[in-house]
Amino acid sequence: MLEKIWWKKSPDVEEKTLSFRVDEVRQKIVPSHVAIIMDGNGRWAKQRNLPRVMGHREGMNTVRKITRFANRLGIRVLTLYAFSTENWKRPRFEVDFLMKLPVEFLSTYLPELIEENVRVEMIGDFSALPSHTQKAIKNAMDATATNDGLVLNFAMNYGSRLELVDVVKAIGEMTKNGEIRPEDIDEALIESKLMTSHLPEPDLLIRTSGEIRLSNFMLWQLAYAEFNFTDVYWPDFDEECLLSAVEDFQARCRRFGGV
Ligand SMILES: Cc1cc(N2CCCCCC2)n2ncc(-c3ccc(F)cc3)c2n1
Repeated sequence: MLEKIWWKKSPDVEEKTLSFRVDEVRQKIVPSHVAIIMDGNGRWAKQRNLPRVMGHREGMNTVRKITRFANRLGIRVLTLYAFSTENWKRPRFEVDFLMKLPVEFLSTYLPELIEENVRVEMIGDFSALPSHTQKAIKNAMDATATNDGLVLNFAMNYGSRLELVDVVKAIGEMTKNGEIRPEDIDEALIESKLMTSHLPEPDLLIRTSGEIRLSNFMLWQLAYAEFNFTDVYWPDFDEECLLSAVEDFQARCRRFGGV
């Protein structure tokens, strides 16, 4: 009996261990910007003989959990790949469900985000989203605009190649109207035209569910990021998973191309 008690960690022991590890992490360099490709929601549901959309809803709950914990760790920007430009190809029913998730998430958690001093932002083509989705996101961005805590940045209807095409078009216009010469075009000018121009580049990219691809996500911005690929499905990605990814990040020696 004693052996059984000893082996089974009680929740408060788990929390104490987690708190100890959080304190350790916070004393080192915490990644300023963490980007996450939240994959595996459909497979999570399939494993449980649930409809795919139940995986998306559970994934939404994970967004709240990981946002709170990222804030606790001292992460400054959390970019979450919520809907890609390619996701419009999914069945109409699933797209309609996904477009309602921001409304559900914000109607439930916006007061908590405000309380936690979180600022909601978005990258992607906002205009193509349904009006109810636009309204909920714009309301949240307006309601949290003055917050200076964690930036919760949702990539919605986002595609990196489309973003880069728009950058090239804008710079082409500047050249055509004589505002700049071709020799003025450099990395700084390109970065100033990106949707993320006001944010630090991601230090850490996490992708869940075992997929090892970027899937047209922040292709320019991730040039020097550390990558962390985990087999965990997004609905199962918890505080311990994020903490482990940050501890792994801190154990790596980033060279930025140097020796
Ligand atoms: C399309 C979509 C899908 C979505 N999933 C849950 C997370 C896993 C990935 C797919 C499904 N989540 N989760 C939260 C949002 C959201 C977006 C914008 C916003 F301002 C507030 C919340 C969301 N949006």
